[in-house]
Amino acid sequence: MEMMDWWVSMPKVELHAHLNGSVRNSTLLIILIPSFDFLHFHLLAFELREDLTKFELYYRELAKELGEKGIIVFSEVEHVILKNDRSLTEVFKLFDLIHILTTDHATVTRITKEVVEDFAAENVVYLELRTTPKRNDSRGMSKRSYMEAVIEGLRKVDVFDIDFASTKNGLEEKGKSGQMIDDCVGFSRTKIYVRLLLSIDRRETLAAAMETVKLALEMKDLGVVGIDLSGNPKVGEWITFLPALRFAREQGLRVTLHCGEVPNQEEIHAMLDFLPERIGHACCLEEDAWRKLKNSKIPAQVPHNLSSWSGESFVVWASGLGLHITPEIDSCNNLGLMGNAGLLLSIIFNFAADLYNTNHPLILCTDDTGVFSTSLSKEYAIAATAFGLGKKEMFQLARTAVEYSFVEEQVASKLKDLFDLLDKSLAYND
Ligand SMILES: CNc1ncnc2c1ncn2[C@@H]1O[C@H](COP(=O)(O)O)[C@@H](O)[C@H]1O
Ligand SMILES: [Zn+2]
Repeated sequence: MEMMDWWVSMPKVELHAHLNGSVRNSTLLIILIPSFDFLHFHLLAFELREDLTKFELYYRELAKELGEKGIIVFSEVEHVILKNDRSLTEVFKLFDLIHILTTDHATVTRITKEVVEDFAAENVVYLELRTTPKRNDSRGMSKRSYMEAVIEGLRKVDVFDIDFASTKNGLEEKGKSGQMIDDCVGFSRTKIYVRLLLSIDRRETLAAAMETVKLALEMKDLGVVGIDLSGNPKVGEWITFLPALRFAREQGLRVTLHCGEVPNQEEIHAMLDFLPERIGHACCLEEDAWRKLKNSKIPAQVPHNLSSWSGESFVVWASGLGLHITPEIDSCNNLGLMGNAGLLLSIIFNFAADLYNTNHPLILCTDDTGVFSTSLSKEYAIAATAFGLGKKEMFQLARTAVEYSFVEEQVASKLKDLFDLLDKSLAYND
């Protein structure tokens, strides 16, 4: 039997994955072009995620078709698709495109099942999946029915054992054995624990955000553990949602924020003062905000994934850290990221190494496996190389992520036991 790479076989914990950002490219295509049935087979045979050129060509097809149907204006998105160093604005245009394809009940169910199975297949043992409940009158969809479709997707997971809700109520544990470990060959059968975060999109109103929080509260028994604030960081103001976030917290939900994805220092400070239980991105913090983050000990999800950096935010962030780089700005105002990959790696190394060396809670994550063509295993492999860490340290990083998760204590301790057991049996010590 061929040996699996250690970063694939190692048990991992994913705390920051957006449902619609993690959709398989092959699924988007099949939804778009149902008549291309032979493509299904063809696509499964190829690892599309490894192949940026194909990935972009397919998005182009997708946009063209939607353009012909009059749903979007093709010329407005064409240039977005044919690049692999998209700016933030462009990334969010791509999300709008994906949402057009995925936002009906059956598709939401399908992508949920597939995303969970994809993470389980690379040995993610705990997944905190986040998604924005969406109302879409033309499809008879309410925020609640959107979430019901998500839960239905969790119920449909059948390739792996899944536990997606507090078993206190004895309702939703699926799979007979619950067996995570095969004594002879390490763990051969994965059971994945899944919990949900409901996202508020920065485009929404306070009333819509409140509806999301109330829905989350009603769905606590179905595995909803917290609230996330995300969406295009250049749109809206976080303060709009503060009453909803406070309410969520008062009612016992955990709160995580996308913080510092663009250099808005005032917002970053206010967000850190709110003391969210975790933050994502944190890439544009100037010196005093950086100090505040370090003092706060708020766990940070680090976007070391090269493709998740937009040029503009990167330059500002780097100079905030006192690092001077000479960006190659192209006509679209984007940094020539690919050409600077080596430099980037070394700068990200400095950034993450500072958190790592000072024992600041640090979590590796994918954000959007589909949109950024990545996987958690790939992120671990990149991080190991960039930070110069071995298997043992990477194993510890995965294990400590359990502590920063929002899962109930009972499951957290089961997961820690699992890591301890595997640590002994699989020798992640070299
Ligand atoms: C790249 N960095 C990011 N920054 C901020 N928000 C992001 C994001 N990546 C994803 N999202 C948020 O997640 C939504 C897609 O999943 P759901 O429809 O919720 O399942 C996006 O529309 C955006 O609101
Ligand atoms: Zn995110």
